[in-house]
Amino acid sequence: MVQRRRRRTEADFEEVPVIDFTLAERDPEAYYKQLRFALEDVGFLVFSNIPGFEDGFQKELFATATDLFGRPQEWKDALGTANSHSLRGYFRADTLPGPHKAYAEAYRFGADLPAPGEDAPFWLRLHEGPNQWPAASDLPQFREQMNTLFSRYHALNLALNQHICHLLDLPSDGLDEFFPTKTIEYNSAIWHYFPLTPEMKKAENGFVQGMHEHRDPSTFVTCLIQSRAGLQVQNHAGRWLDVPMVPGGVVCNIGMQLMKLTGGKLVATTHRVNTLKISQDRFTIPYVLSTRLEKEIRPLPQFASPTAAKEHVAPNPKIAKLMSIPDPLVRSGYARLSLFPAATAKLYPKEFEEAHQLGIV
Ligand SMILES: O=C(O)CCC(=O)C(=O)O
Ligand SMILES: [Fe+2]
Repeated sequence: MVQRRRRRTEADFEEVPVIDFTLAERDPEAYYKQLRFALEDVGFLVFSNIPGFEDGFQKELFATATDLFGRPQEWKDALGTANSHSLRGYFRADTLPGPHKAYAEAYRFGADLPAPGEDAPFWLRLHEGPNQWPAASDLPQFREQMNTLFSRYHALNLALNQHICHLLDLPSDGLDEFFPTKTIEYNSAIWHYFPLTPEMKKAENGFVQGMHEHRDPSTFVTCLIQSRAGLQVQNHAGRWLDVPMVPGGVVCNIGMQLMKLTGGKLVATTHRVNTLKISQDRFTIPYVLSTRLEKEIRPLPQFASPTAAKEHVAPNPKIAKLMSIPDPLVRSGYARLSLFPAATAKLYPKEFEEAHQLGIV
């Protein structure tokens, strides 16, 4: 018991590690040592030198994002998530009342699949549907650039899954059964966080909300490129640490489903975006390779022992309620509802109210 307590204290962290991705080939021993600490104790890291994610490529994407969000409000609203039951397209987060108000706007994407019919269950309608692409005459490069990014993110996720298998002593295809085989399903968005204004500076507690604090709920791994810093993670002592800005870097973090699968061996860490850190427009593009919605995630037998599981920090009652929903499909729907309350309150009023009654949103 004493030993466990000591180990947990030692495994706290004061900074988010930066790991050179090319070490995986050049010096696997050093790579996996760093990766183990990052994924088992921090839950977050920034990779540098991932082929295909060079600074120049990322800058082109952020230039396109600047064009996209610089368009007139009516143009953006015409591509709004309010048109899309799978919540693809544009939305604003700064006009929301209450705790979800955030100084940001965003544009959401997922696998381009036909919309299921109106009679389909809400979780499926939230999950599947076509993207809303701006007219090519308005933003000629946009679609191709985004699809290039998505295919690079996909390849990165396949590589990372293998690295995680190596860390966990699983066969290299040990995570494959959790992902769809016929389609590549993902969730992504371009986020635009507004810069700090004098009004926001009046904030108390050193925090102005770019994105509320959360752990990524229904995911294995989240990858993200950022144009500048602003993301913060909470260490085990509860202190907020800045995720460093690494040119050409990709931020990666563990989601709660992978934490569950590994009995807590890999940690999903609480994070948020703090606008107090954002002096100029900040753009990010997170990407999550979706797991099979219908697949219930349980700890793998080798991680099922309670002594292997690390206790987690910063328990959040809303997330605890969400995770206690037994049906994985319904849970995925509520997870999506709670992440995008502005749009889902309008598109799915009945389910939104149910989630509210359950204390999830
Ligand atoms: O944009 C960011 O920096 C954070 C995004 C994030 O946490 C998320 O999409 O889950
Ligand atoms: Fe997140």
